[in-house]
Amino acid sequence: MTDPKHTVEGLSPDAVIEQVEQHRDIHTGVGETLMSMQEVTLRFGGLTALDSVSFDIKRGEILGLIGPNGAGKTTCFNAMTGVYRPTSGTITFDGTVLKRQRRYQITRLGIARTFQNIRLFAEMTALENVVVGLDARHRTSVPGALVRTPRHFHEEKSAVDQAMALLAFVGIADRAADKARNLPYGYQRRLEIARALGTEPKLLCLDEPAAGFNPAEKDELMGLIRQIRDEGYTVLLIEHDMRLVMGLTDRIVVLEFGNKIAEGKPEQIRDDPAVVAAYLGVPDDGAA
Ligand SMILES: Nc1ncnc2c1ncn2[C@@H]1O[C@H](COP(=O)(O)OP(=O)(O)OP(=O)(O)O)[C@@H](O)[C@H]1O
Repeated sequence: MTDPKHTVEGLSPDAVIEQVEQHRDIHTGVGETLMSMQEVTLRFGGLTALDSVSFDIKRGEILGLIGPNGAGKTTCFNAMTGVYRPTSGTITFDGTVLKRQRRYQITRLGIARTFQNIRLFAEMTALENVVVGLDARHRTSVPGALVRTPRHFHEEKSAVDQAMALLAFVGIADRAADKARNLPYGYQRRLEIARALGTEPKLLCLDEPAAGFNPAEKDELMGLIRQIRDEGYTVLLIEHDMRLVMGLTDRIVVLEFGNKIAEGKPEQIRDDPAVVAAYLGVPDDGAA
């Protein structure tokens, strides 16, 4: 069972997990395809950022998306989350072909992401940042909220409880009342993850979540991401740190200059000559 870093008064570790899990169908269809990229090409003017890229993300896995700078990793995220529309090719998520959905619609479909450069509401507290993410699911009408109907009170209270549970789950409940901008950098990264989890994603996309972390912080983050996977989430991870990627992911897709050059389990990727060459610029020179 999970061991949240900080418990909250009145909220046992089991209750934290219950809150984190409560609205989701977890562990359903593990191993089935959740998202499928089929020959996705994305051009910016004359530059081909993704060139006929195909791969699947399976339910319940941590998939690593790696490649040298400029390989197309973030563009891939952006195509999946509705920031850019592919020039050609198809992206299917949980049975829905992504076409002209707006970003909020993609969030409702069940895709959440964090950003390379942290994006939080700096003047809001940590708790408020998570509650805002939960709000999208609530059913109170605007008039209901204005006259503060019983349903509105109930939803407000359960949103706060669930946001606290999420903060406890990622290990930062002790700073729930602090403004986001006053949190240490590592806490801000965890807060982004809590906020993304608050949207109850079927797919959680993490863009370099360990950037700027020291080795001990990276180890803790690896533990958290494993825990997230073990709670039944599917995770897509962009990360440059090879130790973290190799130690954490179930499978890896490697991009180089917008092309997929390899796909497989970490041990296969580590020894793949094309991957070694992509990272070192020379073949077979001991990538590790
Ligand atoms: N909005 C844009 N307009 C023009 N070119 C872009 C845009 N976004 C990305 N690119 C280009 O597309 C290519 C792929 O960029 P992308 O950011 O996806 O790479 P990346 O693998 O995420 O790199 P990094 O590891 O450095 O973050 C790069 O050559 C980049 O300059």
